[in-house]
Amino acid sequence: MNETIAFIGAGNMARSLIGGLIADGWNEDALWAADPETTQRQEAQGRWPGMHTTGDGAEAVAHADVVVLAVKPQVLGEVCRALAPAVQSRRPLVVSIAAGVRGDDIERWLGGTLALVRCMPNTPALVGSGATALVANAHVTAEQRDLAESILRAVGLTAWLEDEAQLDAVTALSGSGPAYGFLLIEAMENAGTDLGLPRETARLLALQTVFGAAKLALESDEDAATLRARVTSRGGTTEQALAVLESGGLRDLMLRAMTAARDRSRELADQLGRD
Ligand SMILES: NC(=O)C1=CN([C@@H]2O[C@H](COP(=O)(O)OP(=O)(O)OC[C@H]3O[C@@H](n4cnc5c(N)ncnc54)[C@H](OP(=O)(O)O)[C@@H]3O)[C@@H](O)[C@H]2O)C=CC1
Ligand SMILES: O=C(O)[C@@H]1CCC=N1
Repeated sequence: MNETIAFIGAGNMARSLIGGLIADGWNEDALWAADPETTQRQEAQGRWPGMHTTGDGAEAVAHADVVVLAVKPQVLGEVCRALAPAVQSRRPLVVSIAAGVRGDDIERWLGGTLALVRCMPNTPALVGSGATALVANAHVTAEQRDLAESILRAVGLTAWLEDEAQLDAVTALSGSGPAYGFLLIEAMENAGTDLGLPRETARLLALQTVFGAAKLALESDEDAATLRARVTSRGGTTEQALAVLESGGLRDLMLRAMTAARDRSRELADQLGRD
């Protein structure tokens, strides 16, 4: 028997988590999704007929052991204020997946101190390959910590943080990171096509190569630099490609990209915290 989880917001990330939980064996009957958007509810209900959907967040909260806040950061304040009476009466574990919204602000909007876990998952959760960093506030019991971890571990890897401020960097790395991977795949596919390969062949080779590199690195005791060196024959082809990427500033570009994402997360926290 699973604990009942209410997702507030049934958008992209909530559906990735719901799909991953169900694929891992979580009971559909123990899942609620609240979203004012009929099409979002229909989409979720169509995929997982055994779960509960509602347009009324308070109805979902009334059944929940865990409430997952999965709306856009910009509307989270308003959504929390509307849910505060239901949350204060039920006192579930609250899990926020929102980027750049501080725990103190969420507690304030929800009407006072609560057990709150902030976390940053990512969309590969849908296929059980998510990566989530979590941080618990002082009101979270050991049992609730285990519960939050069991939910996120069902959809991939988990890592606890001691310092909430580190979630901004996590958002820049693994929260937004799948998009960097998809961009790399797109670029490799397009370049392969430009070099004369059929598009479908280029797509499959690009996908399997990125997947294979990540799988090999995950399963190896060696670091990425060592594995990279093993592909790079002296005087060979890889050396030429890597020289172009290094001289084009790929490492600095990644640092600048992730700094921009990290800074946006901080900016959201500052802006929304004044709400
Ligand atoms: N997408 C990702 O890869 C990741 C997202 N996140 C975080 O997850 C959260 C959701 O992002 P994402 O799934 O991408 O966004 P989406 O816009 O796809 O989903 C949010 C959903 O919440 C709905 N919503 C709006 N108001 C309410 C309300 N009052 N009650 C219930 N639902 C409501 C929205 O409806 P409508 O469209 O009508 O506004 C929408 O369907 C964000 O805070 C984001 O920072 C975290 C990690 C990764
Ligand atoms: O782009 C965003 O703001 C969200 C948070 C991390 C991934 N998507």
